[in-house]
Parts: sequence; structure tokens; C-alpha cells
Amino acid sequence: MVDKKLGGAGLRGQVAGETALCTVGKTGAGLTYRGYDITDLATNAQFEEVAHLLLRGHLPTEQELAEYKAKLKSLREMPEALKSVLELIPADAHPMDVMRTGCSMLGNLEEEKDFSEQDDKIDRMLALFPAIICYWYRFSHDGVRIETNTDEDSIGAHFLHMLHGKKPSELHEKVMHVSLILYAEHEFNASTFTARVCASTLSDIHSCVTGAIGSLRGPLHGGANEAAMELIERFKTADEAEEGLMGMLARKEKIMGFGHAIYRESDPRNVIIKEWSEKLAEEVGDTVLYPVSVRCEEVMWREKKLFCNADFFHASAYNFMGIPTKLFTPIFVMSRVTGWTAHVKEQRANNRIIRPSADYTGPESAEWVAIENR
Ligand SMILES: CC(=O)SCCNC(=O)CCNC(=O)[C@H](O)C(C)(C)COP(=O)(O)OP(=O)(O)OC[C@H]1O[C@@H](n2cnc3c(N)ncnc32)[C@H](O)[C@@H]1OP(=O)(O)O
Ligand SMILES: O=C([O-])CC(=O)C(=O)O
Repeated sequence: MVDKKLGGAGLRGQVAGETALCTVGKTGAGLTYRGYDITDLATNAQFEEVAHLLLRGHLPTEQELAEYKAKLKSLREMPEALKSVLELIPADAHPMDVMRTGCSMLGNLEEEKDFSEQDDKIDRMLALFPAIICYWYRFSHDGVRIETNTDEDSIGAHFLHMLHGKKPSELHEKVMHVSLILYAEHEFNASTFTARVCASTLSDIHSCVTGAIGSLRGPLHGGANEAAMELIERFKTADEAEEGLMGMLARKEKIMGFGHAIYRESDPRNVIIKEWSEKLAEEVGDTVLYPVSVRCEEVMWREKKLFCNADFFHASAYNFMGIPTKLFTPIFVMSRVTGWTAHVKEQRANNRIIRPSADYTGPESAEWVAIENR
């Protein structure tokens, strides 16, 4: 793993542009947003402060933060036409398809007609995405039309309140801040690159984000937190997990929530969310999921030198907060929309259409054959 060559496949190791937003693995295992270390941000900041940092370029003052949060809070009302569309989506739909459709429909209803509107459109998405997933989920699963205007002060608490129909505890609100901060931004990952490619054609902001949601959906990217949950809930004890994992490795199966395209030895987000998962395990009196997750981490490192990425301990942490597995990746969307749109703004500010070349591997020349002779 450690000595892996960064060859051409997957554009690995190739610089595809510039950014002032984020460094990934620049100082070994480090991660920074606009120069601030992820550990400092996750320890001290609210998610809205980090959103402000990414989207407005600096950490807000107390007054700026209060104004920003008040603005986001004022944008939580969902258009009736969007509610109607969400009500048409069946309960067995993939929640990332719900997010994709919700974002796209919002673009139909509140189109970005000029780039001067970009900040308002971004704030609206940030404010409304938690409601899009919760409105659909509660309607399709419980037959309830929820109120999307809770009095919660933060995006994370607003999400939990809509999902569970009650105010979350302080601990759960704090974990949501941490989780949304950890997921907010990650340089030129697949979904962000999707957004930048779309932005480079001078397309609208909803198209950029809709495309990014599609890229994040895959199990090799954002979908891994759900796949990790499906893995750990198969086991009743840590020993059972070890045996199961050894079998999977022998069969050369991929273990979701492990490995990374850029980090080589660890993902700095893992140690942070792991700590919160442990606290939540204590809170709910868990004696299975957390020890199973820890054993998976030990076995993967011992056998393959593969480490947990940001997704692995998110699975147990979300589960302990009563969040259904199918909503894990939409939470990633609620957070990463900040990173995606900050990149779109950056791309627009210094744009050239992204259009790489390919090495041709097809036939040199082919002779035309009339259809009746083929
Ligand atoms: C928030 C995020 O998006 S983080 C990523 C979430 N995704 C996952 O957790 C999915 C599981 N992990 C993976 O599929 C990969 O590690 C990726 C997609 C994250 C990175 O892919 P790559 O950069 O191609 O991985 P890398 O080159 O380091 O892989 C080296 C070898 O380790 C193997 N490997 C990497 N990750 C894993 C894993 N999770 N389980 C088993 N083997 C693995 C690869 O198969 C590869 O072996 P090979 O060369 O014989 O095919
Ligand atoms: O950087 C990547 O390739 C994937 C990742 O961890 C992220 O997007 O958070």
C-alpha cells in the first residue's frame, strides 16, 4: 500500500487544477480547510462556521455567524411543488436519488439565472437539503407530512428534529456538527471534480450539485458509510467479525470504509469520528457495534495495512443516534454541498472549460461495410 505508484489510471497523482480551499495529505495524514487543521475545526467550530469559512472565505465573527445562521434558518420553507414531487417518490427509492431529484426540482423552481445569484442559491440548498430528505422519508415511510420550519439553531439539529420529531440532545447536536464538518470538503475528490467539470461549461449551480450527488452515490465514494453499516451489523461479536473479515479478505472482497485514493497510512477524520462513536456507544450501552468496528479496524491494518477512512466509524455513530442506514449518504450531501459549491465558485472565478485528452486504443482505420453485408 505505502509504496503504491501513482500511475495514470483514475488520473491518480495528476494535478487537474488549483484550489485555495483544501489540502489532503499534504503533510502526511493532514487535512486542512483554507489553512485550518481539521482537528481544530472539528473540536471547536460549529458546522455553520465552517460553511462560512468555505463559502465566504473567512471564519465569521460572532455577528457574521449569527446573521448567517439567521439567514439559513429563514430559508427552510419548502415550496409546495417540491413537496408534491417528493410525495411521488416511492418508499423503496434510493435516498440519493431522492436528493438528486430534490436538488434538480429546486433548480426548476428557483433557477439560477445569473452567477450574481450564486450565494443565495447555495444558501437555499444548504438550508433546504435536510428537509428534502426528511420530508420524503417521513412521508413515504410514516405517512407524515412534516413541518420543515423547526426552531433549531443548527443544520444538524434541524435534521435530527425533522427525522425524529423531537429536539435532539446536546450530545447528538454536537456529533452532527463534528460529522458535517468532517464531510464538508476534500479537494478534488470524484464528486467535487464532477461539480467543477459541470461548472466549467458555465452551467447553473443546481446542475453542478445534481451531478455531484450522482457521483457521491457510488459505494466507492460516499455510499461506503452505508456499506460499512451493512458489514458491521452482520456480526454479533468481535471474534465473529474477525472470522468474517478474514473470509472476505481470502475471497478478495472489497471491505467498504477502508482505504483511500490519497491518504496512505490514515485518514485524519477517522480518529475524530471514532472518538465520538465511542462516546455514543457508552451513551446507548452498546456492547456489539463499537467493539465489532474496532476489531475490523485492527484486522484490516494487521492483514492488509488498510486503515479506516472517514466513512467507517460514521456508520456506528449514526446508528447510535437512531439514524436509518439509508439516510447516511444524504447526510454527506447536506455537508459536502458546501465544498462542492465553494469549488464551483472558485472554478467560475478563473474558468477554462475542463476538457482533457484520451490515449486512443481503438482500431487504426476501418473500412465502411454496407448494412446488408455486415
Ligand atoms: C469519503 C470517501 O469517499 S472515502 C472512500 C470511501 N470508499 C470506500 O471505503 C470503498 C472501499 N475502498 C476502496 O474501494 C478504495 O480504497 C478507494 C476507492 C477508496 C481508493 O481506490 P484506489 O486509489 O484505487 O486504491 P489503492 O490504489 O490504494 O488500492 C490498492 C490496493 O488495495 C486494495 N484495496 C484498496 N481498498 C481496499 C478495501 N477497502 N478492501 C480491500 N482491498 C482494498 C485494492 O484492491 C488495490 O489492490 P489491487 O491493486 O490488487 O487492485
Ligand atoms: O478524497 C476522496 O477521494 C474521497 C474522500 O475521502 C472524500 O471525498 O471525502
